[in-house]
Amino acid sequence: MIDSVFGTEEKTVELYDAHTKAIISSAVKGINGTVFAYGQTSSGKTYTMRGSPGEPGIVPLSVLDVFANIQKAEDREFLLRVSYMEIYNEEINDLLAPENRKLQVHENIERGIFVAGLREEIVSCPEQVLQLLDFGEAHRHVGETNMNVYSSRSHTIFRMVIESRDRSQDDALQTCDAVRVSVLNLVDLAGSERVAKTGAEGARLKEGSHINKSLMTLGTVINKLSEGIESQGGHVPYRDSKLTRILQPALGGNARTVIICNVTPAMVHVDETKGTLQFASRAIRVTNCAQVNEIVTDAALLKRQKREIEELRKKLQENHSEHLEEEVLSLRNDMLKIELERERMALELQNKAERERRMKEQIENLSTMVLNSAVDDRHTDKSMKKVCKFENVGFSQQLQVV
Ligand SMILES: Nc1ncnc2c1ncn2[C@@H]1O[C@H](COP(=O)(O)OP(=O)(O)OP(=O)(O)O)[C@@H](O)[C@H]1O
Repeated sequence: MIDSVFGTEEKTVELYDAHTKAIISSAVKGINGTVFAYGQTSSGKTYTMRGSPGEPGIVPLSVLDVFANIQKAEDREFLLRVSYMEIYNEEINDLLAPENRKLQVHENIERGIFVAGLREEIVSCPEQVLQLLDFGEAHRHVGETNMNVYSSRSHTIFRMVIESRDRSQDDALQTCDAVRVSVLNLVDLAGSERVAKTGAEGARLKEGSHINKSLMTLGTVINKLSEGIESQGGHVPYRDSKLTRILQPALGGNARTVIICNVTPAMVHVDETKGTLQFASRAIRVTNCAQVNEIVTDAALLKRQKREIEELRKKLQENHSEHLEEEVLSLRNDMLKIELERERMALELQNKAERERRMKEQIENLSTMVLNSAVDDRHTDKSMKKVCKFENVGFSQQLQVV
């Protein structure tokens, strides 16, 4: 059973009103949300998500609605930041900072699953977000195939992190100063494709095989979740692809998720349409447990930046600055950049320390082996010594027998 079916005559805004609007308003209230478009190549996923100049898609409609919802919530103060990444040939690239390539996925208690080093921009109006989207879009991998002149060759995840706190909370009571933090993912997947139809060769073929592989993992994850494997303590292979790893909280965790399945009505694609509908019918059986995320620790950026921002606001007010909000926003972004850079360097140091630890361990192992071998050598012929020492590195078990 599928929730709704939209035909070729219906506009994206109708789909948005029926199935995305509620996700956006709950994201502003602190509940994680994810919307993604799934389907074969050229079935209209990018059109649905991004839209055209005459017909806005899910992403711009969501951005406008996020700000409209924020304006309505007068009793709360908000901090909004966005990032935009693509997964291309199983590598994560930053679409807002194209020089940031091959980023790694990490996990910790404070941040959950996150992409280290991904640029985040604090934003204050829809126009700014739409500009960032256009900038990112220009750096996305697209290519021509027989099926689509502008075929997406990567999966993209546009992410908004929405933090908010009650304005009436007393500064003196900072200990119970809870901040709501939610993540909204708007995902445009690359389409599954058959080489015979796309005519892919060379680079296109390699891209196609990565696309199909990650979509297959997504299908497997959805299958396992729909069979309740995770709730029974079984293994769900989120780590088999970057896409499922990043979307793990949205697929099997604390999020409200909408999957838009695009199909083409053409008879020639009936097999692909059947595959997409099968995916949809399994996905609909997955139940998530979404709840408001309230944080009282310093994990919320809004809280970490609060004191500095208040001080700056006061100073600017004293100086009668004309561009108070602009200056505050610019400072917030500078502070965020410094934080992200600090996080990147900390991870680099951590990786370096881990590499050094492993090397040290290896050296220690080798020296004990050499020592063992030297001890054993006392019982062997002199001419065998060199061979024993050499073989000991890889086959310590065998050498003990010798
Ligand atoms: N509802 C629609 N109305 C008008 N044109 C559409 C509609 N849906 C899709 N198209 C057009 O069909 C073509 C293919 O659509 P789109 O690029 O969105 O497909 P896709 O599923 O994202 O493909 P791929 O997986 O290859 O990236 C585009 O030229 C797009 O403008």
